[in-house]
Amino acid sequence: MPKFAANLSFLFTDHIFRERFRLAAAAGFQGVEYLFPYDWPASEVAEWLKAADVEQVLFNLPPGDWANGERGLACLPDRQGEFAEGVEQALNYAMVLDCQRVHCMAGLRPWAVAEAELEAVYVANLRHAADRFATIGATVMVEPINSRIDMPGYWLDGIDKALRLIESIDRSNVKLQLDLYHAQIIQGDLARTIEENIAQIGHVQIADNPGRHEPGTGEINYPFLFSVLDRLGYAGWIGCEYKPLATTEEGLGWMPK
Ligand SMILES: O=C(O)C(=O)[C@H](O)CO
Ligand SMILES: [Mg+2]
Repeated sequence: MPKFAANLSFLFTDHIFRERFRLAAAAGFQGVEYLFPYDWPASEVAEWLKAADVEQVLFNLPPGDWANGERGLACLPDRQGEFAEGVEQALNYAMVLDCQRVHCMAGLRPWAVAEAELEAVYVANLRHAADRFATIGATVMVEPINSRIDMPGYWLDGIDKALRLIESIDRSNVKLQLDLYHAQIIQGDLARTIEENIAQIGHVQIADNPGRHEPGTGEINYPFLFSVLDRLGYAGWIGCEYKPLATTEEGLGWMPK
């Protein structure tokens, strides 16, 4: 049975951030992930993890100006200095939090820039991030996000595109973050997508579609997909990145015991 991590940017959001670690542990999660830790000193977050006895599974590199709509920097030609600074900041947090995975968001497509240039910048940035995170044995995740419903304009919005870029980046610590909710919207065919790419998958995230709520509230057959992951020997984490329909605790009935 896969290991489930609570995404604290989505779950337990009726409580302040630091409380969510304890609530996740009480609900049976052994790992947590979330978007960004940078509003809090790394040492404080480390204390919350320790007090709750949960593992830090994943967080994201700094995404640029999130409040003003930015969604990552990795493909943006005029932001490479800021990207590299973000890598150092995230590396420090990863060390203190003992975290082995970070997600690097690609950014929104700047329409005036040619695709070949965006790809070249993205590949160079990901190689840099991969080499820096290799120094602590951590993996950099590449996640295709649907640009139709949730993140209009997101540049990295195809599974095949992500796989092709991972091949070009050519670093063993760059892996696919397969968010099955986005994958369902992007292309469907989820079991085959998992099976064909299992060697590249470093992290999985889940939510049902439509609505991005708990597994079991929509069209995705999660019990079947969990059995596919088990059969293929997936030993990584599954991040619960969904919006609970009511409270998080009330919506945990889908989770296999
Ligand atoms: O949106 C998602 O699915 C993510 O996993 C990103 O980390 C951030 O938006
Ligand atoms: Mg995701």
